[in-house]
Amino acid sequence: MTTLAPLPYSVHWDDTHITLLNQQALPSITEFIELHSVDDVYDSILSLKVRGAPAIGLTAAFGVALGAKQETTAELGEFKKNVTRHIEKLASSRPTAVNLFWALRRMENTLQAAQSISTAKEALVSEAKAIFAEDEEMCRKIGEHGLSLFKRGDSILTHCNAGGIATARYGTALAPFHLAKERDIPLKVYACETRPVLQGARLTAWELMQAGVDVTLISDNMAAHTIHQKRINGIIVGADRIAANGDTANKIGTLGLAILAKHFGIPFYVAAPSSTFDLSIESGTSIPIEERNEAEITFIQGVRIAPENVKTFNPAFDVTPNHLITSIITENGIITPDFFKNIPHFVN
Ligand SMILES: CSC[C@H]1O[C@H](OP(=O)(O)O)[C@H](O)[C@@H]1O
Repeated sequence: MTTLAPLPYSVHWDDTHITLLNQQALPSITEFIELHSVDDVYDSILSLKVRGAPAIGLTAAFGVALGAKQETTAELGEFKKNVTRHIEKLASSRPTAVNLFWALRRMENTLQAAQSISTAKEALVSEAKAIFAEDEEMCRKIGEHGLSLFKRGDSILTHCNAGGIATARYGTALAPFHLAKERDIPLKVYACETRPVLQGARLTAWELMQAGVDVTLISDNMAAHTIHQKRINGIIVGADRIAANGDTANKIGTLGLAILAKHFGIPFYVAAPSSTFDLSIESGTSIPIEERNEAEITFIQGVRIAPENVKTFNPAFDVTPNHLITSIITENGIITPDFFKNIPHFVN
């Protein structure tokens, strides 16, 4: 098995608390914070101190385990009710990334299967650790499959941050680049800054430079010109929720890049683990799109950049229709159209 260059971890279970890389402080400050309660976990997800679909699910799972460990009741029924309340609280943090609900459902199932409080507490910690380990392995495999789509010297454009800090490790859309670096395969990455929260500028540029990957930062409005001038060979992005027909919700701005890919005749890849698929919905029209605080648009790092009381619209995601997607890279292989028919063969 190939071992990748050491990457920063986003979340770590420390038995009495959770240690989190504060992604809101990057790139200027590399800060690890301790979460000591379910409320701390909820706040860290809502405020994007931890973000990225898989990382949100992992952190919520550890949050449930932490909340369970802190329960003092001796009555199993009351214990289960209290922990279910923790699960419901964490489920209300952000609506779009299905990985959150996938992880919480596994924790609820583990909770309900427990026959005693002590075994429940142990089982919940074990389940959260298992979810973490599975995500790490899924992302490594996504890197392997994704890398098979690129050739030496390719220039690939990406959006937002679907990297190691958005997952247990390695990332999804960025996993192929970490693997390519490990194998001395020269690839160039063009990272869109990704307004308004700037995950591309603050996180992807930081993560890839840390790993020694050739990365060039552009502003979002430079994408079309860059694709043309720099002869971009393809686009790869992560995902927050993929419907049964392959329609994909991802960071706002992704749809525009998919349209550009079609216009310029280059492939548009989505990279995501099985935990990002929501087969309960037929198409992207059913994916809830999170709308976030207006301050994310009217301020940059505390500096006002728009008039007071200006009207704003701040959707955190958009949905790319399946016909604009060349293929979906999963840990089980590369899914090609017809997605509705093919997805069930790759997603357990
Ligand atoms: C592997 S991360 C997937 C996905 O999550 C990010 O959203 P956010 O930063 O708001 O949590 C972005 O859409 C990534 O592509």
